[in-house]
Amino acid sequence: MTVQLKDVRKTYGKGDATVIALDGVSTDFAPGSFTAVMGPSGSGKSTFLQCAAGLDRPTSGTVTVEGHDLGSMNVTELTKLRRERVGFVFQSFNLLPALTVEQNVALPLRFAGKRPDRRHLAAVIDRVGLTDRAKHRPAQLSGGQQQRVAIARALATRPAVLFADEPTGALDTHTATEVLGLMRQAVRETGQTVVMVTHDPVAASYADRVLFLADGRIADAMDAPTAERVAERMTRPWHTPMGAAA
Ligand SMILES: Nc1ncnc2c1ncn2[C@@H]1O[C@H](COP(=O)(O)OP(=O)(O)OP(=O)(O)O)[C@@H](O)[C@H]1O
Repeated sequence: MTVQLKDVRKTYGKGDATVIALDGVSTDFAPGSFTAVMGPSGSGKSTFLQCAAGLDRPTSGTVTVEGHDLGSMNVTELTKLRRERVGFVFQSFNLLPALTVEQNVALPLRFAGKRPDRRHLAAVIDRVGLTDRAKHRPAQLSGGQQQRVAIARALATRPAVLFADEPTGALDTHTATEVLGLMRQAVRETGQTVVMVTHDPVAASYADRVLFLADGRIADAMDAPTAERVAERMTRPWHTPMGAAA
């Protein structure tokens, strides 16, 4: 398994003010799988992603990435694993404005202490269709183009898993389709694992499986989702039979 979560709990605050963001989540993500994570606002989606990606530590439970238990790693080991095996894409792109497309894409390789190989960089930029924009800066690009740069940057180190938090949240429908197609392609062509938080049933339909979170638990799961079935599931209550978790 690329990523495994076992009984992951995450609480914030203390005493009466305690908020249970994740309430015992267990699931795994197979190599080359594309999973969408959905659920109402406050259900724990971002916390789930942060814990699964090693950006945040669970209060209890274990997270493993490619068999490595994140909880037993020190900060240096965790940083190395995140840099080399994990990619991130955020709703707000998070590109560095002073750097060109090419320099932004090369950044994770530089952080990982690797000399960016020109041909590899060119191939990654080509893959997201931005060869003619390689010398441009983010402000000279459309939102969709900026998100494509962010995807190229996330894939530059050839990570085992790509985590995306609302990657199409700031994009129009057409541009969102392009970005989702690129993530699908990463799964199909290079066997990368994608885990994507989204509110959009159409975006979720690009995944092989949807996990539905409610009150910090996996309340339901759906294989081979269609936008219609996902939208329909979102309108029903989350009181599902025991054992419905993925
Ligand atoms: N740093 C924090 N301190 C205290 N409570 C927090 C913190 N981060 C999240 N929470 C709480 O944990 C719960 C889950 O939050 P989370 O952001 O994971 O939900 P979400 O499903 O991603 O929501 P949204 O769809 O609105 O982004 C919420 O009740 C939230 O208020």
